[in-house]
Amino acid sequence: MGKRIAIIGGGYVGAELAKTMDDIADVTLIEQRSHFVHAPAMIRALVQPGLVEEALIPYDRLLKRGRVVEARATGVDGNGVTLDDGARIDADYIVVATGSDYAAPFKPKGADIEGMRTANQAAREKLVSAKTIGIIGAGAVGVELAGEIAYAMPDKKITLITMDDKLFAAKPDSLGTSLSKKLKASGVEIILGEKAEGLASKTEPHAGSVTLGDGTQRTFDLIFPVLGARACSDLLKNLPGAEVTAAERIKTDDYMRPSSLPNVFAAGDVANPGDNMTIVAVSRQLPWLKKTLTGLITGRKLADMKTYRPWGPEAPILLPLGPKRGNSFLMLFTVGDWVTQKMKGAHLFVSKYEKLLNRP
Ligand SMILES: Cc1cc2nc3c(=O)[nH]c(=O)nc-3n(C[C@H](O)[C@H](O)[C@H](O)COP(=O)(O)OP(=O)(O)OC[C@H]3O[C@@H](n4cnc5c(N)ncnc54)[C@H](O)[C@@H]3O)c2cc1C
Repeated sequence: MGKRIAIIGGGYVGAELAKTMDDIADVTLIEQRSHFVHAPAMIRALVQPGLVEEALIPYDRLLKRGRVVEARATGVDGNGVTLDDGARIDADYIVVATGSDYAAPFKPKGADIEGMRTANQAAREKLVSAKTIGIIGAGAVGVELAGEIAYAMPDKKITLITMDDKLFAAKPDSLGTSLSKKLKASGVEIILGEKAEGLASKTEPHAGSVTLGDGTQRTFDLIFPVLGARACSDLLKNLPGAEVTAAERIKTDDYMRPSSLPNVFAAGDVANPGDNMTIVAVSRQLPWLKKTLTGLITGRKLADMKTYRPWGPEAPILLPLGPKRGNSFLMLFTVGDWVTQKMKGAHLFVSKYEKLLNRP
């Protein structure tokens, strides 16, 4: 029998790691949903309804040797994983990749795949009948959402509100400035440096008002709260030595371990090794995880292997504003519409993840 690896969560970390390790180890992927959720496409799926079915990809063909167990993990220890029905998955190595939740309709907490379809449809119906849209939060999701709605539904009056003084402050000014110009040119009002208080919900799109710092009230037919992701870290919080950081993420050591258990690793949004919560960060963590787990399986010691080094401020980011426009930060430069469209805007990497999940 080969070494057993249990992976909890079949998102960007879990699905790809399971597939890459499938030839090398006895892999069990534990995932509560029947389908992979391709988050970047869930933004455009609001304005392009058919896209939701392309963004939700079944797991049934992912693994050739290993298995995908559709269940919720409720406990982790040094010997394996406990599932919600009490069953045990014993393992030599465990990777916790439970990711994060986001406001509806993007990745709502606790929603199964049917729940995600319903949330998408309900939000779309509200969007179609709304004339004024308030988007609260101008991170990548808020900015892309403003761009997608402005492109597909140019008659909507969109207002993007953020407490930050500029867009994407951690990147060179050229990125935020260029995105602002394009959004304004397509009719989006941008309010910077204002905290919107009084949101009726931080997780559901709704009609209502917010109050800005100077006391003015802004009322919208539809408000999208897009305030960032919350890590799904319940499984890790009570492990020995676990440290909870911002957005509920668990700090990991140099070998991506979230606790003093030597054979339990954590990666992706649930872990905080110093990376942002992005697929881009996952793409750096995956090769390291594969190499490290392969080393361990073949008898190497962790202390003899390379530690994980997170991205610094040079981490790339791709920000389409609809299928044709946008800006990206790549290899230390801000690039424009053409590169952003070719790299992400036109296709949103849908076929890449269909291929990962072995769909035709
Ligand atoms: C709308 C949106 C758009 C985004 N666009 C981009 C983008 O364009 N580029 C980019 O770099 N990043 C983007 N992100 C961020 C990106 O989606 C995350 O960084 C990424 O999903 C993290 O991958 P992960 O594998 O850690 O977790 P996830 O993708 O969240 O996957 C975690 C999986 O674990 C499962 N799970 C959780 N708890 C349990 C449990 N107890 N038992 C069993 N299964 C469990 C979940 O069902 C889920 O399938 C976007 C996020 C959102 C919300």
